[in-house]
Amino acid sequence: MCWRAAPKYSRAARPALCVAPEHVTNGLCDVFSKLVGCLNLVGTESHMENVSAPHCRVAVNYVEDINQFGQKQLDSKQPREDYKELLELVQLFIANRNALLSPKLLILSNIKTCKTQAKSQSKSAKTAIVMLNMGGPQKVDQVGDYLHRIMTDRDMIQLPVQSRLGPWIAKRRTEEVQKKYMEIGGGSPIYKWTDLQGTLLCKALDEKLPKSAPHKHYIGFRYVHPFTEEALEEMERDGVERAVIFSQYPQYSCATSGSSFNTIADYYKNRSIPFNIQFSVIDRWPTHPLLAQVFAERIKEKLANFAEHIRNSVLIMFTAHSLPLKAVSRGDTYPHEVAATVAATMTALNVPNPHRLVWQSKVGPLPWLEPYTDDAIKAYPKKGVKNMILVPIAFVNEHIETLHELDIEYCQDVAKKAGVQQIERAAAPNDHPTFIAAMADVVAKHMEHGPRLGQQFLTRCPHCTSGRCYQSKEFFKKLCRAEHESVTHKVQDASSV
Ligand SMILES: C=CC1=C(C)c2cc3[nH]c(cc4nc(cc5[nH]c(cc1n2)c(C)c5CCC(=O)O)C(CCC(=O)O)=C4C)c(C)c3C=C
Ligand SMILES: [Fe+2]
Repeated sequence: MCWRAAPKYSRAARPALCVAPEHVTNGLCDVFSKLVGCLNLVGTESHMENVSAPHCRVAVNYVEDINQFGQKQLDSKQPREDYKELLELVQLFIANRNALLSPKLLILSNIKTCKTQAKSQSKSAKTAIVMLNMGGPQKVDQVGDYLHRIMTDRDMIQLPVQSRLGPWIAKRRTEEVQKKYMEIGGGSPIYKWTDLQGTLLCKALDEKLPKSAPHKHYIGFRYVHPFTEEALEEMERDGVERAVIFSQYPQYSCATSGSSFNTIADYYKNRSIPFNIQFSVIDRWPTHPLLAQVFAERIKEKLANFAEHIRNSVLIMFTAHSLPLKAVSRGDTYPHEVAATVAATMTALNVPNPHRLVWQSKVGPLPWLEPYTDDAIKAYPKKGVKNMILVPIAFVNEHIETLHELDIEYCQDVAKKAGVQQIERAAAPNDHPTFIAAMADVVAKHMEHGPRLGQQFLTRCPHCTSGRCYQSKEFFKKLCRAEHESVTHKVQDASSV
């Protein structure tokens, strides 16, 4: 199809179009490529003129055909990305004729994306805030692909014969993980929270920094849609002047943040770097005072649930996703950055309570960072400590490990069996106003004072042997035009990954 030749729509994985009615395939491809060509007119004065242009009127005439084709795709249970895109485009160009599209198809075609796209076009974003995170499956049928992507990511995990073993483990794990997502409502809430945080963040930035407004957030997930590559594509299409790449992991790990940054480096391997955009990077922010403040406020909300006479002795148990000991020995900074967030939170909290940092969510048989959260919950009642609060400290929104592992497995099952008297779980930062203020302050200070790229980011782990990591850091120096001395420690042998 000729619309696959248009720049945005040239994803390699797109399957061939096979069941479209003749006139749809022949006529609409032309309309489609014209619509793509006119995308940046949406929201401008010429948009209305454009809407009455012949090719847009043709699109209106084809609405019924699009409906029929989309319906067939729906019935065959293989909704097609290119048709969703086409529907979005037609909606954008003939917004007042939305009613012509069937309601079912409108939902499929992701009206929300369409609306934000139209809105963003009309406010012509000047500054992009690219929010990097791992993401989570929004529906249970995405779990298999999600696990496959995690288990084949060599930044996340290094397995022998990974290209075979990774998919095998992912497949074996899928049913069990799907069950867990079903128990928390059918999917991960990471997208919902990230999108809300992004909207509120940009609103705050528009007020704080009118010179760089309008700010627009772009969500770049590592393992599910919207992918990091899609965020970059969209941002470039919007013609932004500045892009702040903002890791949503406050603490840096080569497995999480590092993997997202390497994905950006990979994306630009076969593309020219858009040097008309001024790029900069926020790779970590573990001790920001407002981040510590929001964790402290989340803890106070739960401390209030304990009887006054025991409140000061409740154990505050900070819990973070564990890391393989191999990664710790390589020099990954995540464990000490998590500990730094814990210390800053305890200072902000200013209470006499005892606290500990424990680790959860180990995957596979190899040794990971301990003590494990469930073991600690079991051990403390035997030592006379029977009241505790679990505080997820290494992720900024609710996810499967708070909603399932902590709330269902640990607070209900493990704690009950272990003889815990009262256990509470502090909420994640989510949309807490202090958290939005924290994000806005992190970004605003970064935009005003830099650095565009930190020395900490450029410095590799003492025992890193990943050629991929070396190349990625060299790329970011170029992308951010950061003229630091090379501190990325060349690998002797780039093949020794
Ligand atoms: C924020 C810290 C995290 C680190 C460090 C981390 C490392 C890490 N994770 C895996 C494997 C899996 N992680 C999975 C889910 C998952 N991981 C994190 C965070 C970190 N992971 C979060 C927030 C989530 C949940 C996302 C959600 O959907 O809500 C999964 C999938 C779930 C499962 O199978 O249990 C896997 C697999 C490895 C190997 C690793 C190594 C450094
Ligand atoms: Fe994980």
